[in-house]
Amino acid sequence: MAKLLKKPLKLALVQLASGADKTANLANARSKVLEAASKGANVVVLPECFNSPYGVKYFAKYSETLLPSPPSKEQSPSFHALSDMAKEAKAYLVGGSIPEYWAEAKKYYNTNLTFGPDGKLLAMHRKVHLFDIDIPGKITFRESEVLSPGNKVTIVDLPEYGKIAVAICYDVRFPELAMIAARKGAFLLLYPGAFNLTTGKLHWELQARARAMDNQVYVGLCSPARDMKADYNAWGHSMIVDPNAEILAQLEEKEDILYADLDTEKIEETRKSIPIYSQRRFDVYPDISDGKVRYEE
Ligand SMILES: NC(=O)CCC(=O)C(=O)O
Repeated sequence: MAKLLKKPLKLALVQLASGADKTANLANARSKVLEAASKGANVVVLPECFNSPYGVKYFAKYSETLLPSPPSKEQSPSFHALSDMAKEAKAYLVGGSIPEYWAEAKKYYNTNLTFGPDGKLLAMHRKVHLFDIDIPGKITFRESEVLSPGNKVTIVDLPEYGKIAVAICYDVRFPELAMIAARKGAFLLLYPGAFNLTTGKLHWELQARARAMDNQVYVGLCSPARDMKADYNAWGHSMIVDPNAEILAQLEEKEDILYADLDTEKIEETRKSIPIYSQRRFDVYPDISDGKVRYEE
């Protein structure tokens, strides 16, 4: 049977320290992406809102226009910076996320752009599940005060490796998205994300390992570095989990790059040992990947 991951792949997650200066953030991202590529990374990932502070009051201020695509450099300096980085690095680049303004609909989104090694845009994912939570005395956050949700599952074909799925942070809490992507053949689920000190401690590792365990695929969560002077303190601890739900590599809180080598045998080995993939009972419950799923915005 054909392997889901066709050839060995080095994955790099850049746990970037970002501040208020977008130009500086883009320059820092470029140097880290090139560093990862120089160490042999084939796929490099940046965190959620990698070019701005993360917070409801920053979304509009830092937003860029992405549609119609490709935008001009004035409309989206980040689009062009990411495309150039991917090309220079000769690597796939999952460009974290940036706040997007869609002028036609007058709406804001939290949006990922993924580029190929030739600098061409491969996919755009607008965060589907907005981070609206209220834990009294701990954290209240309402992305929906400014943002609108995306409407699709994003699966990206990397021709020489296979398929990956990209979603953003809070999206990881919705197993349906991960399960659909895995059942459509993704070998790796990537989530640029920025959990916080409350929910990070509770659920960051659990979510990563749960999505890997349920689906027997690789999972990568890429956080910004923690900045205790910022309004929002990211959890950090970017991690890569294997199809057996074991943590392959994990960072602390500070800026750094995380690497892992993904093995072409591991998914099939795991699925052979614990064969939940062939033991599903779609005569008892429906296959959620088989119904109405949107792949196009
Ligand atoms: N940026 C986010 O979506 C944060 C999600 C989060 O912290 C969570 O607990 O979920």
